[in-house]
Amino acid sequence: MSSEDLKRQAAARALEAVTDGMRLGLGTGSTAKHFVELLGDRVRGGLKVVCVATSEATQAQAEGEGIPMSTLDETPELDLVVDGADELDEQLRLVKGGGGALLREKIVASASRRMIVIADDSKKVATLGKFPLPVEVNPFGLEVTRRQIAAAAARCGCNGELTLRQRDGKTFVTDGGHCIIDCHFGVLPQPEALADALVAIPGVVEHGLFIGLATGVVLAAPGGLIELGQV
Ligand SMILES: O=C(CO)[C@H](O)[C@H](O)COP(=O)(O)O
Repeated sequence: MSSEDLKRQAAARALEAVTDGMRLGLGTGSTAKHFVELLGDRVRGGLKVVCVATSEATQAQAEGEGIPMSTLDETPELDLVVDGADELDEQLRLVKGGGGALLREKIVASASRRMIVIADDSKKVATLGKFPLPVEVNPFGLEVTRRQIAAAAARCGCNGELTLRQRDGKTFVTDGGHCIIDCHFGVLPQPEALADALVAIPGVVEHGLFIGLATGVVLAAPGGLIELGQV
């Protein structure tokens, strides 16, 4: 079975948690894309939902599917967000932002009563940190912020290269107009302490550690689905 098949299976399981009248957050990335496609089928079949997207890309996809869309200003309380992740551990702590949408993803998740993460089982790790931690930063004073991130991370036992994300030979710019520094720490011994240290840095807009947000996880493995938490 291909990795896309696995992602689609996880998305289909998460769709079972969606009921008529729900206010939904729609995640970003290749796994969330499957969920939006499947949701589109259900909406065309009569399901009534209203959705908020976590990125311009997801907004465009959902509109193309004919899914009724709203904004967090119009719909500030959501029932459920379904999103992917770059890494997750047994405690449902996540690393997100590989697709660069971490800020909106976290704002939407924080507005939602539940968050179901969908992924193939390669995303489950014993210790977070193999995937470089994305940190969204203001473009002003980048070098100062980079040094402050390195110092704060070192105090939390994290050392490694910090790289400014590039795309097509240019600095990657998020939907919010910010940059992303990818932190190659290898392992995050104290994710909570690191999260607290990063948000205290003025130039840091948000970081990719999602702690205490995911309520359930659907992992698709070749042998079947694995569920963590409440799905
Ligand atoms: O955090 C994200 C985007 O900012 C994505 O959820 C994450 O990168 C997972 O993507 P994919 O499902 O393509 O592996």
